[in-house]
Amino acid sequence: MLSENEIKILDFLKTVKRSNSEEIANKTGLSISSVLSLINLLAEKGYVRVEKKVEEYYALTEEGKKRKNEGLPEDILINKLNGREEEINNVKTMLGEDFNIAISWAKKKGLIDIKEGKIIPKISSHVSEEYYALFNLENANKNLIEVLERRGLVEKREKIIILVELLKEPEEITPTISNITHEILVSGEWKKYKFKKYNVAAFPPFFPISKKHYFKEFLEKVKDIMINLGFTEVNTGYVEMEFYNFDILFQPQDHPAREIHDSFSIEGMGKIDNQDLLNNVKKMHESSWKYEWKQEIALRLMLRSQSTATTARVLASKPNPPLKVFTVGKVFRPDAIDATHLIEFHQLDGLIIDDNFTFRDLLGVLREIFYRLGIREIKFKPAYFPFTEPSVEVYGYLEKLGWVEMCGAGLLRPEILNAVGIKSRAGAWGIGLERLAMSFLNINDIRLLYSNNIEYIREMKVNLW
Ligand SMILES: N[C@@H](Cc1ccccc1)C(=O)O
Repeated sequence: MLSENEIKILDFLKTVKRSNSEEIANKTGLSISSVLSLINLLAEKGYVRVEKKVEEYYALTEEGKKRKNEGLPEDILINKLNGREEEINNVKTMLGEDFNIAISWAKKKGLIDIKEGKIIPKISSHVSEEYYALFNLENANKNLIEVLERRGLVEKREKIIILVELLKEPEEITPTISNITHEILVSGEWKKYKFKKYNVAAFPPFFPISKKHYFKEFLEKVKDIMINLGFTEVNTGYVEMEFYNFDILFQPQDHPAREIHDSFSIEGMGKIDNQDLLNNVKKMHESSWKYEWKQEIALRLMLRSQSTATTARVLASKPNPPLKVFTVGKVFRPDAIDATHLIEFHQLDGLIIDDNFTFRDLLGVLREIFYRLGIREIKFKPAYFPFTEPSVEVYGYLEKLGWVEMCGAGLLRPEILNAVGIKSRAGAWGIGLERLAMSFLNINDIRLLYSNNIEYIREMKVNLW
């Protein structure tokens, strides 16, 4: 059986009997590489004979290409002189590095005389034969080509030609096609063809479609939940002053409680203009913790270790209650990285400020947030955080892992609310998001959330809620 393209080639060969691969490609519109493979198939089937031949031809050198663009030096000389004689030195500056070639060829060709330091042109314009030859090497005569070769404007090259000779014509054949076009349908030509069978078991080509990273998508779903609950999103930077990460949150400067978790410090100091706020926080620390509070320590920079720092900034901004805000962002803590620990991870921190807000309200909000996150069973356990009183930890039930600690929460201490001048009550909480994501995405190594294995990332889907 012959394919449509094999028949195309045979049809062309019927008219010429002999041809070569290049010509066949030109005439049939097939690429040279498919012609080469098709003529070999045809040779195997006995339709053609294929012969390799090496052919010599001439091609322009770099110098040749330049002269083709700019003209030959002797012609330039004549055309520049334009019939006037000129001092040799002036001609030198006119022609630069081409001076010697121009003079020697112009003399050889009898285009100039040289007398008493002057160049005297015999004609006022000139175009050499060799120049025309540069445009048509294939048809140029042998002598010209020899001159061009001597002048280094062309060089001999070899190319391999595949000669093809038709041995026998195909009998009556029905070509096969794989698709129907409007034209062959309308003209009725389709009747002449056989149809290639579809291979319905073949896999289609793989098309990677761009999509969001699955963990990013998870974080966005979490934000959607908070927004649906009526919270407003707030964000602050990763580089933070200890003041917002610790001091305002009632964590003493000289107390191990400050090291409730480790943190990364950063060179340099921040700046706080609100002197009242600084004074109030100083008072809060000195009257409650009984030590000398130092502003230099509070202004030191660090990578925030909890997104409660964002909550602290909201508190310090003289907010207007009632207020419901949340933030989702990265925090940083030195740690040994393993399957359940990273040194940077995400937290969701929330804050509600309202006149009559109670601890029970807080528990209700948390229950609702976790319910929407897909955690239907939760437990509260008394806990300690420096900035809340009372404080709780929230445990959520996960099928595979059982009860898992997911959140810290509590009512903000009156010391803090006094320092920032808030008269209402306030509830706050912080939820670690990576572990939650792991349970949803069925991942047992936290590092996979940050994998750069593209195959793996493509496969992962967020299929929650
Ligand atoms: N920031 C605390 C969590 C927390 C936030 C807000 C209130 C109480 C606790 C942590 O990282 O563990």
